[in-house]
Amino acid sequence: MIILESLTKRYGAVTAVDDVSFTAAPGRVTGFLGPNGAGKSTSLRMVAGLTPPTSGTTRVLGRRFTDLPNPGREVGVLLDASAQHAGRTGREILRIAAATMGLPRTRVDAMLDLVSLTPKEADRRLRDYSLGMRQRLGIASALIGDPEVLILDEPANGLDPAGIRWMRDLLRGFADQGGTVLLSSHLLHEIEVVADDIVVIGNGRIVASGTKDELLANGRTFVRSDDLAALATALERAGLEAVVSDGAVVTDADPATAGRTAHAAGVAVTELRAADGGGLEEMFLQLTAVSQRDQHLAPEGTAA
Ligand SMILES: Nc1ncnc2c1ncn2[C@@H]1O[C@H](COP(=O)(O)OP(=O)(O)OP(=O)(O)O)[C@@H](O)[C@H]1O
Repeated sequence: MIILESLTKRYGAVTAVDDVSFTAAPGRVTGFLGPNGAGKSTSLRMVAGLTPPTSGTTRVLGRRFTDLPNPGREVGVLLDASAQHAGRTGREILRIAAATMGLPRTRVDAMLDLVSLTPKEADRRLRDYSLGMRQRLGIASALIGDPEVLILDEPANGLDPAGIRWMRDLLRGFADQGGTVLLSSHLLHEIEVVADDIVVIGNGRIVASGTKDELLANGRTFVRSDDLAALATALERAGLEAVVSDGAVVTDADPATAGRTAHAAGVAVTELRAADGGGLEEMFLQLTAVSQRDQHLAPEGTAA
């Protein structure tokens, strides 16, 4: 369990994280979603005890991170896959982590195997690793202490499609065994496919949170017909909303009601399905557009 309570971080005039509160529960993957510069990394760094908050508190497994007696055995953290000594080999990095946590050396080989780094790759220096290999090593470091909680900042960065699938399966398996996973991403799809719960952050503030199903369900239906005008009229006469766009009608009715209404009015339907992503995608696109516009147009140091 990870708890963030009214967490705030200011850097001079910039409020990077603004009164952020949420909980990441055991047995679930919590996706922390936001555009670049939204405050994800700063929040996760505060949770992991690397950045002191201006105000607010965080708890991991009931304690402040810095009060955990052997943090690596309880919490696996991957914040910056390159933040390791570049001259050390992957194997050395894992051996040092194992020794620090009082783990047997056999754990190193087990982790290399788990993240599919070959013995040859494990003996290369970190400076010669690709970003994807660094991420795999970072995951190995995070998991080596067999923790209950995982905190990962953009773990899919640099991974190829097979690597992304592997990562998803790994996180799913970890949560299914009762672990708590908190991962950040600036990509909606990445969060959508793996997360059970989603927290959306924009300009340092939480703008939405809930289960994935709650956030993605919008109760709207997408209907196509050769006669869109007749379809829209039939829906409106039944007291339903009907917005014509892109050669289809989107209505606030569920698919069964929309289909029955069209049928009763004698309108042939050529496609009928729940409307996609809806609210969350729309909101996220707006957030992304706003943050990109701010980056380009806002004078330095001004907050949106
Ligand atoms: N050490 C710092 N000093 C000053 N400002 C900072 C510092 N760290 C972060 N910020 C600012 O805080 C805001 C949030 O940054 P943060 O890195 O947490 O965002 P993010 O959501 O992780 O973005 P990204 O997806 O690009 O990694 C940004 O405006 C950033 O410029």
